[in-house]
Amino acid sequence: MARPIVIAAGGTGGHLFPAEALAVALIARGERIALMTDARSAAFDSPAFANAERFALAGAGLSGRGLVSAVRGAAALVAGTFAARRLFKRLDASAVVGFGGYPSVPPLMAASLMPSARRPAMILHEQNAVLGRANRALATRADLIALSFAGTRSVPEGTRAEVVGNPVRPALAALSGAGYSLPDGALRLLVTGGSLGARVFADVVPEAVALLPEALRARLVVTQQARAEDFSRTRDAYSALGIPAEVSAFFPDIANRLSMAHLVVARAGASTIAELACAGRPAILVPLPHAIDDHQSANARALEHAGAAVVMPQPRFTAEALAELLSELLADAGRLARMAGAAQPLARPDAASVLADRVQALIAARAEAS
Ligand SMILES: CC(=O)N[C@H]1[C@@H](OP(=O)(O)OP(=O)(O)OC[C@H]2O[C@@H](n3ccc(=O)[nH]c3=O)[C@H](O)[C@@H]2O)O[C@H](CO)[C@@H](O)[C@@H]1O
Repeated sequence: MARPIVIAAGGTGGHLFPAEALAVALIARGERIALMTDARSAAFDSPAFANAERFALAGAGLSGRGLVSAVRGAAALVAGTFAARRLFKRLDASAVVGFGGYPSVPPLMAASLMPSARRPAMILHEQNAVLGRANRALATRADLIALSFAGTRSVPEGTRAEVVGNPVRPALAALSGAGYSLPDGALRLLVTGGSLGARVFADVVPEAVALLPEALRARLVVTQQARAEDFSRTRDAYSALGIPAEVSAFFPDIANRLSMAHLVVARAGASTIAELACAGRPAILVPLPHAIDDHQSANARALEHAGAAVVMPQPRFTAEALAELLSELLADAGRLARMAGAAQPLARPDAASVLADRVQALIAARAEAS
């Protein structure tokens, strides 16, 4: 049987969806895939991994603060690394690709501790514009650090890094180049808080919409992701305003929603940014405050610098300020179209395929050297 490529990913959609996109590309090339994840992500429902071997490593996550959780976390990391080591011996993997986050650490640590003749090629993928802590800890052990953004911060000196983009799922990559049609009738607003949703959008967006001039409000159609606990109040707020709105905790068909949107209000998670670029959609971005190393602000800046997005830091994200910006943008179809056009050059719809190329090239180079 062919040697598998291990994909090490877990945590939120921001880590799992790019992993899924790479798995789809590698499976299409006839590669065998094994997914190493944490218990929380073991149920991740994706057709891409349906035929992959899946392993949930107990204790691959670290969380909490204080000495007790630090000791527990370290013990879990050691246990997870030993479990991964046993798996690597059995699987005889040709490569391991880590997608950041703590669940990726045990498999990568285990791989790096293998004797060099049996050591799989090691690739790290960083989704954000700042190298995450897990990837930073593993960086010097990797054969390649694949980056999503040019100018990613905190990449250690002397490591081999290359910008490949952030792999997006095929339906989202397919949006690239489809164009943006100027709104004439309905103005479609998409509001999304990332894979887990964001309460602040339930607090602020309906209230801002209520403040819009009647002529704009009458044309508005809203699609808003709201956390389960915010669902009813969000839906009721739009219904009281007489605005057609679809509210859901998660839209599985997000590609379709993006393709229909004229303007997007979103957090600035890495996949959200990559997908906005692929779809070529103008956006108002509210980076998650207190994200580690403020990486969401760094992600958002890429679209902002290109002229494709307006960034509203959360302390300034009030109903009044949002209403003012929405009135300005929604009344100016030319500006929306220019923003949409500015997003497109940042798209990397081929990121999954470029990353798959690099993985296969490293495997081939290793085989040649041995
Ligand atoms: C709170 C948190 O830890 N956020 C981090 C997490 O974000 P998070 O998991 O929110 O990730 P992203 O914004 O990167 O991705 C969200 C993903 O969910 C999908 N989606 C979202 C809503 C929906 O209704 N349907 C749907 O399919 C989007 O299409 C996208 O693919 O990982 C990212 C990548 O490391 C980081 O940049 C974020 O800072």
